[in-house]
Amino acid sequence: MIGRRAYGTRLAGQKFKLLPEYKLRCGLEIHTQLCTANKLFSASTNSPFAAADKPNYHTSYFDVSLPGTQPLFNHEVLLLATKLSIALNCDVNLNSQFDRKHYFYGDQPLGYQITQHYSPFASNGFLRLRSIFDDIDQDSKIIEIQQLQIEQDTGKSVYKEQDSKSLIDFNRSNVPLIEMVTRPDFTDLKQIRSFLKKYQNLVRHLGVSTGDLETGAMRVDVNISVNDYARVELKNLPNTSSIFNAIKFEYQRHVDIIRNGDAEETLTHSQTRGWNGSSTVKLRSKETTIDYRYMPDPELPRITLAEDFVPGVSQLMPELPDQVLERLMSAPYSLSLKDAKILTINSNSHDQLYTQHQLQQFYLDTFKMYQQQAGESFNHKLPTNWIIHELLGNMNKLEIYLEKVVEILPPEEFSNLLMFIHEGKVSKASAKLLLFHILNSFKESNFKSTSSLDLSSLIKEFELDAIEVVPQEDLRQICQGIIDDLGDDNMIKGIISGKKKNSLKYLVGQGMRLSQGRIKPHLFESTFKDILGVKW
Ligand SMILES: Nc1ncnc2c1ncn2[C@@H]1O[C@H](COP(=O)(O)OP(=O)(O)OP(=O)(O)O)[C@@H](O)[C@H]1O
Ligand SMILES: [Mg+2]
Ligand SMILES: [Mg+2]
Repeated sequence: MIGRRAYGTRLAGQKFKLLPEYKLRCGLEIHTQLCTANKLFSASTNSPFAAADKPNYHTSYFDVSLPGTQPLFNHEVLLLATKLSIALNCDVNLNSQFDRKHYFYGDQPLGYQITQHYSPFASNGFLRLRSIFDDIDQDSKIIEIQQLQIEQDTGKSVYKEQDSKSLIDFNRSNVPLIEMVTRPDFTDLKQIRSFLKKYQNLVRHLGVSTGDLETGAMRVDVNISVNDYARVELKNLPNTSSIFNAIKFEYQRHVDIIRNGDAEETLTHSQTRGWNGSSTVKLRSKETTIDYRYMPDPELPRITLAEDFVPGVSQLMPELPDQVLERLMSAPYSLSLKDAKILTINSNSHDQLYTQHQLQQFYLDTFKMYQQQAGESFNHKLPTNWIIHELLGNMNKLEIYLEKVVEILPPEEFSNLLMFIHEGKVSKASAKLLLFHILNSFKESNFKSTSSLDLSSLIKEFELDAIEVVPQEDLRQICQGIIDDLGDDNMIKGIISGKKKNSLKYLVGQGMRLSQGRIKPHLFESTFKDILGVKW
């Protein structure tokens, strides 16, 4: 019965849904390139992206597997691997070991990859997803981490179809990788999506990797099984949309097979499949599994860590992203989750005008100064609105880097601006004009402002200050003008009779607009009431 309807989920445009009688299980293997200065087993510079550099530029004899060369372990890797292991609550192995995983491919001329098979760097960790921070349906979900192993990346094959040649770029060869393997704990797509985001943000936050999927700095393999049949491993998933489209496709494929009664035949052996953009395709099955003939690498000594190494690195750990979010969402900052994420979640896009770290620091410094200046009466929303919304809006509009903003408006100056608003010395509208003007003219001067910023005189110069005392005659004239221009007798009658009390606000709004917010609304309100003889 359900069968016929559920088959429909395959139709294009229909929303994908997991069916309760077909239970999904998923485990992830994530490869992350570490951003060390040098490569894993050689002194070559670690710069894996040939697009920015010449191919085969960052290579040594060892990276191209010249016979007779030997690996030399780069200890810098230990610090990054340990930081990540601690953040993922893993037990770091004080005595880990490198192994050779044999297979031949053009981009791996050594004939084996150096990895950690028998005795990985760290194991038995977990990452907790929580519904308040991560978009999941459960209150809390623990994803267990099976292990973290250090291994070397391979070279990169480049296929030239026109002359059926394939070229190899060894810039990526021997770049340090961490392979992180989770247990098959994922039971829906939201958990996978938020885990990937959280893991990506974590490696960026720790400065361990750029975490970019587009460049291949982070690569995700997905293992899936349905109703405890054999797992299928999905590889070659270059971006988020292929990851999720491949999972959806593969889930539906399993469901169809089970429904058709073919599962015993088809789903009892594990296999590896790739993604071609619209469907998953078989790469190899259990029967053709490569025998990697793992063996300890005799050229590399064991990694033996001193007892106090891990506790030492723990002391160097920054506050983790969830803790930062929690802190920003409680007093005195009281940010919404959305705003707190703007200050903490690293997007890493290349046209970004600031890093999260810079923005968070600017916010915290400004907040502190404003709080000191305003004392008891400080309003936690002011720094939020004026930094996260107004300032970022202007930076995007004018394409100004935060580094530049800080030159003209350092936290103490920004806090002065907040105080002018706080004390009602300038209206919001005037402050917006002022902020735009300051940034725009700084940009127009090619970021070479000659004199230091003097907010008070700018406010005077542009007549942006709130007008405390307005001659009654002037005020009456403005208000009468607004009533005449309106030409809406019904509204006026409604205001006078009290039937349309809200319309008075409209008139006040017109006054605010005309005076660009410099005249206080209560002055308009009393004058309108006076002119119209309002009794209520
Ligand atoms: N029944 C299952 N359903 C879904 N995923 C599973 C299941 N059993 C294991 N997995 C997942 O399969 C992955 C196994 O990865 P692991 O690196 O240990 O081995 P591998 O894939 O055989 O090796 P390689 O690194 O050579 O690809 C893990 O992410 C694990 O969670
Ligand atoms: Mg695998
Ligand atoms: Mg693996």
